[in-house]
Amino acid sequence: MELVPSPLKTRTHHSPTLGELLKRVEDAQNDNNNAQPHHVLHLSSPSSSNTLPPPFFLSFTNLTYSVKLNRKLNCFSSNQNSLPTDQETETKPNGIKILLNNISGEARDGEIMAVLGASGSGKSTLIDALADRISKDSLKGTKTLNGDVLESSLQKVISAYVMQDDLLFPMLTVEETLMFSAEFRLPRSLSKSKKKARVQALIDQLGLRNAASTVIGDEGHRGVSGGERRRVSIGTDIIHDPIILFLDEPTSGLDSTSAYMVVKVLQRIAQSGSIVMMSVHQPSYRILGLLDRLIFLSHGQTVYSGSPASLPNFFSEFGHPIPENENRTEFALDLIRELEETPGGTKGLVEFNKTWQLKNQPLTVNVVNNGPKLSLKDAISASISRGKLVSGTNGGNVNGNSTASVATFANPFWIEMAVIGKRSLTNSRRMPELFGIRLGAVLVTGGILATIFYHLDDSPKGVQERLGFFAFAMSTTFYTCAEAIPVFLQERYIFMRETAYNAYRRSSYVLAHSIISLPALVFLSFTFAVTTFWEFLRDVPLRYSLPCDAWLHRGGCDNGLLSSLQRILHQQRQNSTLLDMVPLPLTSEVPF
Ligand SMILES: Nc1ncnc2c1ncn2[C@@H]1O[C@H](COP(=O)(O)OP(=O)(O)OP(=O)(O)O)[C@@H](O)[C@H]1O
Repeated sequence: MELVPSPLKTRTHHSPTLGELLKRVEDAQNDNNNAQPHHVLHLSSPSSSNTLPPPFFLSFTNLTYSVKLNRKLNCFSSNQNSLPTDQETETKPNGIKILLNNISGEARDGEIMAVLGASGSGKSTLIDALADRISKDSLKGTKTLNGDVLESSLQKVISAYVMQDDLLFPMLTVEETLMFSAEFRLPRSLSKSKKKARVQALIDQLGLRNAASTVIGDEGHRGVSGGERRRVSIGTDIIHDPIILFLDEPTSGLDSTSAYMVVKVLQRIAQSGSIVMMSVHQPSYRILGLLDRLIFLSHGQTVYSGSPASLPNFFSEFGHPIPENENRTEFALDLIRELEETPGGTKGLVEFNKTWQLKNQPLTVNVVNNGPKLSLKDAISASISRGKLVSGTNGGNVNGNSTASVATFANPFWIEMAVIGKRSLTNSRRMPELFGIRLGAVLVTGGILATIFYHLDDSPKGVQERLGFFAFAMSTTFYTCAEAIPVFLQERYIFMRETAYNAYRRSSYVLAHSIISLPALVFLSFTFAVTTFWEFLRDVPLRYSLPCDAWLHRGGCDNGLLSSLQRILHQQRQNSTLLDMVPLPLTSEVPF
């Protein structure tokens, strides 16, 4: 059975949809399932494969992103009559601030592209724009993969985004963390043993074998080192082996050795057939040796785009040769910063880069021509057949178009909730002190509430007080979880654009917060709600005695109940404050 579809063969027939290709590959994998171990086992050793990875070529042209500044917010911070300073020249008089200005570039699989620049130059914004984390309405320009426009839905499936901060559960081990990620992101159809195999392969790929059984840790618990933690974080996002990987400053906060190891891991991921794009502050000399393409930004504009090897040539042609034995990137960043402080800013360098790019254009054209020979669909299907994109093969409408036919999420909602719920419980179980503190806080709150609402009677006032308690308890529950609500809302917003996992990973913190306090308060609230409702029901005949009387006279209840209700009605009318609150029918309407 032919596992990898021949591109030549595919081209001579009608052009299949991506769904058909994925289905074909899935069928081939199913047929071969018994004959050979699942492809995920081979991911850690791409070199062992005889076939070369299918080439991917990501190109972005004239990416421009601007935001409208809120003048009301700025009225205290700046003098509106003052002219913009050199650092603010990207802000137009109409309040539009250009964060990315006509950025173009290209990246291909097997390579790492790094975005460099001073703080505030737009590195994270560019990574976000490429990772489809920016509103399409405000982002101009095109992004193509192997010549096809990269649709959001397809990008969600074939890419991953690693955030700058590590959101990991402190009391889970490295292996458990990756296993939960596998259960969340890999399809249900993949057996547990294959998920475990994928996790083991990933642990080797990330160089985490020695730390596999160590807990992640936090301020109160010793755990893995900072570099290992960052690698675990990357691992949770690449469990499905994406084709494109975006990382926002993966080396920030790490010492040079740990940073080097992280980038080394990224190089290994790239060599397994992925495009890796990351932002980085000041890479060391050794890290520079691992990078293949660089983009230097200054105030949202490209000041250099090319390989690290071309840097000396570029700057010597610009008239600022890089001294020998000097770190090239450090020199370039220092020079850019110096230029930014001059009256003309980096305009000269931006213009020089444009002419330099045109001069070197033939080189780029050659790269494109000698590069990908496969169409996007062929390249993706061949990539999947080699073990990439583990979750991308799950389901899909084979008759649909290329983007609609790819399953967006690996698992249904309830499985995702079950996985993150189990993970939160495992983590909480291992932190009894935290559990105790939260439970204690709930009990103390309950105790205080109990003293306020102790001994409620059955009068209408009592009913009202119960309702008051209900409102109070619900708002207490709300404020207990309010701390995590901004993150939750933000993630719900991003959820539309980024992979589901990141969203859930954050929102699972809400769950973790709520999981202890919610049940207790909800139980309390529910109990009081039921009793209050019961009291309310008991008062209904008194409040609405007219329809009740009619109902009683129609024979809606037996005589025993009728007479007892009538007695209650009568007594209430004699001495109850209800008379003040609810207009009741005249006494003559009561049949005694
Ligand atoms: N919504 C926004 N409105 C106005 N300005 C913004 C907005 N978002 C980002 N910026 C500005 O855009 C610029 C680029 O931000 P970005 O986060 O991309 O910088 P960066 O190069 O990644 O910086 P750092 O290395 O410090 O993370 C900054 O000056 C920032 O203040």
